Amino acid sequence: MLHKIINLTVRDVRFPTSVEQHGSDAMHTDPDYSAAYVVLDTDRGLRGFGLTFTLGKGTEIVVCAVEALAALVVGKSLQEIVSDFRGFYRLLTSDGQMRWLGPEKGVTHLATAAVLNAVWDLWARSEGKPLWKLLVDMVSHRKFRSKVCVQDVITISCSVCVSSGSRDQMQKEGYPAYTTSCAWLGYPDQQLKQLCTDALKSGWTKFKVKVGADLEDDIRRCRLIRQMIGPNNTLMIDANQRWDVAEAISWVSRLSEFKPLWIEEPTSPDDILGHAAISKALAPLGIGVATGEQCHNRVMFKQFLQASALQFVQIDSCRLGSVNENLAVLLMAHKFQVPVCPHAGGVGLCELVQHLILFDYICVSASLDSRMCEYVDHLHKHFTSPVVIQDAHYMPPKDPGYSCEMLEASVQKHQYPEGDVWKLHMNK
Ligand SMILES: C[C@H](O)[C@@H](O)[C@@H](O)[C@H](O)C(=O)O
Ligand SMILES: [Mg+2]
Repeated sequence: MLHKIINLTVRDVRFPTSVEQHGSDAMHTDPDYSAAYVVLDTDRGLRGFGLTFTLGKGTEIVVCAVEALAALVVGKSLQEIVSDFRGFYRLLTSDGQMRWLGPEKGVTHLATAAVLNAVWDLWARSEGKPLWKLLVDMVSHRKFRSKVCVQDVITISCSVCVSSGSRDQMQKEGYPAYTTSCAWLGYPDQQLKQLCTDALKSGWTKFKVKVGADLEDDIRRCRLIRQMIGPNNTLMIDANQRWDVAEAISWVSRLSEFKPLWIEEPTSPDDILGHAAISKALAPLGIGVATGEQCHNRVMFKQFLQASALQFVQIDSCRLGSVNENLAVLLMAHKFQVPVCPHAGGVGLCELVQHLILFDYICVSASLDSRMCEYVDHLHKHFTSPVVIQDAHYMPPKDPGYSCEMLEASVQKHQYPEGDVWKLHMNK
């Protein structure tokens, strides 16, 4: 445990996913999946790897923010950090000069996530366990309260951490997943059909379709997918914040014939009461509201839950302040009995969030009812411990850590702007 952190490096790693429209939606029409990629070196040679997900040019700003936080981490030992993790979380989020940029939102919060993800990775590696198991063991050994929880959560954690889902079941069957990879907005119908055919063959039963730019296109695409997947498989739709409240209600009502389970991010992610109004209007149609990938922090989630403004909580491993803040949201969702269906549409997000949802099942919710974790099939080959999907389920990771170490060769190739991939791209 006495691993002293002696260095932090952060690199701007970008993948040109926009070229083939992977990841495209109604608001992000040219997304290059990217990461501010953090490595922590310790005096005893152990390293921690972390990242936060961003898109293209935005990465350079996040990288600057991580550099600004580095001095708060370098020089500390892992022991010092985890024995007062709450204090360390506050140190990062409450710096007297930097908190003005947030607090706990936007670029500084994404940077906090990147740094803390690397600390959690380091901790799990130092214990020789995958992160989900580190968390599960902590709860079973009751170390949880003193070490991890954010103050506001301590009280509820004591009362809700009584559930227990079967670890064995997860090891055998895995955690149910849905796929977004068949129907990004920029894919032509032919591609959509082909991908959907392939996905059905591989055992996928839950599909998310991007909507929101053009109603006639949405009707055609949803009809196509619904016809292909049949009435019994699950369809979700995602508008990535494209509409105002009234427009969201009328647009989704027009798509209701395709029986989507949820409409995701129908409007501004900050409009809690707007989401509540949409939830209320769509409930009679049997359509829920899902959101979270751009929900700033646990305080916003608290209000979404209090206002009955969402029916599916989409935690994000890189938007919130790492495991610390995500645990708070898992516990609150459990208290309000709202299912958690994590967001994972980005580079590295599947690798990270699988750990959190396994913990949620084993220690918090103990339920798979209306629950599933997003999966996108891009870029996993760049990770040293990529996700394992079997029969549309996430199989629990076995390697020690938080699964977000990238292959050094991939990092070098994709580093912006000097990596070979970008040199080639710019010369085109
Ligand atoms: C730009 C990204 O691909 C988003 O479209 C993606 O995160 C999406 O909202 C999702 O739910 O996966
Ligand atoms: Mg989404």
